[in-house]
Amino acid sequence: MSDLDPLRIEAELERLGASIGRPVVVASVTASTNDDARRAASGGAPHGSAFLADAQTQGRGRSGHRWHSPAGENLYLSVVLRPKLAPQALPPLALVLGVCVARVVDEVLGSSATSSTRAGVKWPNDVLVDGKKLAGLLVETTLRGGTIDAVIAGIGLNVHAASFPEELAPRATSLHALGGRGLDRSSIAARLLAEIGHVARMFEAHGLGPFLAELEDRDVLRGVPLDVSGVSGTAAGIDPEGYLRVIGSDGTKHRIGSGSVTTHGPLGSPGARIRRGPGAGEAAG
Ligand SMILES: O=C(O)CCCC[C@@H]1SC[C@@H]2NC(=O)N[C@@H]21
Repeated sequence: MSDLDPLRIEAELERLGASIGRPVVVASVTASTNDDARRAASGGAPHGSAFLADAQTQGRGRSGHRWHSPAGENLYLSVVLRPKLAPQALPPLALVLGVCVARVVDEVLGSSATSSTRAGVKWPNDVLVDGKKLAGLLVETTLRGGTIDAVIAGIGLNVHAASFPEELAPRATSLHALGGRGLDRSSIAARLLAEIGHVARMFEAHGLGPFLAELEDRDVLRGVPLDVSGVSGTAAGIDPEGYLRVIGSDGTKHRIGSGSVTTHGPLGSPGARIRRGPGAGEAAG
C-alpha cells in the first residue's frame, strides 16, 4: 500500500487547520506536477490547489535539469498560489519556501536549532542537510497583463530513497538516509502544505522581513568561496530583497539576483551562529 494517499492528506490537513491544500490531486505517475498545476491554474484552479505524484517521467529542476523522480520514494508536490503581489516582489518567495521546507524537515527529523541534522537553505532554492541536497524548489510564474496570475511552487523532497544514481550519490540525501524513521509521505505533504499556507500569507503581507533572521541562521553559503553569475568571491549573506551578497576576490561588493552557484569549499552549518553565541557571525556580513 502506498504511503501517498489523498484521503489521508486531506484528513491531516483538516487536523492541522491548513489554509491551503484543497483540492489535493494525487497521480500515480505524471510528467511533472508543475505542469499539472500550471494547466489547472490556467483553467482557474484556486489558490492552494495541490498536485502530487508517486512518480514523474519528466520531473525538472532549475536551468532545465532533470529531477530524479522514481516511484514510491520521494515527494513531488506542486501548489498553485495566487498572491496579490507585483511580479517584482516575487523572487524571494523561493527562499521563503526553502525556510518552510527546512522547518518541516527539522520537525520530521526531530532536529533542534543546534543539531547536526538541522536543515540549511542554500541560495537560491535548495534545502540541504549535512552538506547534501535533500530538497529543491522550482517556482514558476504565469502573468496576465503584467500582473501575477498564478505562482506554481514545486517541491521535490527526497523521503525514502536509500540510494541515488551514481552522478547524484555524492551530493544527494534523503530523510531515510538521515535517520528518519516511520516516514510517511502523506503526513509530510500535509505538514508542508500547512506551512506553505502560513508562510505564503506572511510573505504576501510583510515580504522577506519576517524570515531574514531565520534565513541568516540557515544560510549554508555564508563565508563560502564561490562563483555565481560571472562573479568569483565569498558569500556574505542574503540581503533584505533576497539578493545574495558576494564580496568579490578584489574586495568589490556584489548583489546577485539569480544564478547557479558553484562552491569552492565546504558549506557552512546551519545553527552555527546560535552555537557560537549571540552576536557571533555579524562581522561576516
Ligand atoms: O533543485 C531544483 O532545481 C528544483 C527541483 C524541483 C523538483 C520538483 S518535484 C515537483 C515539481 N515538479 C517538477 O517537475 N519539478 C518540481
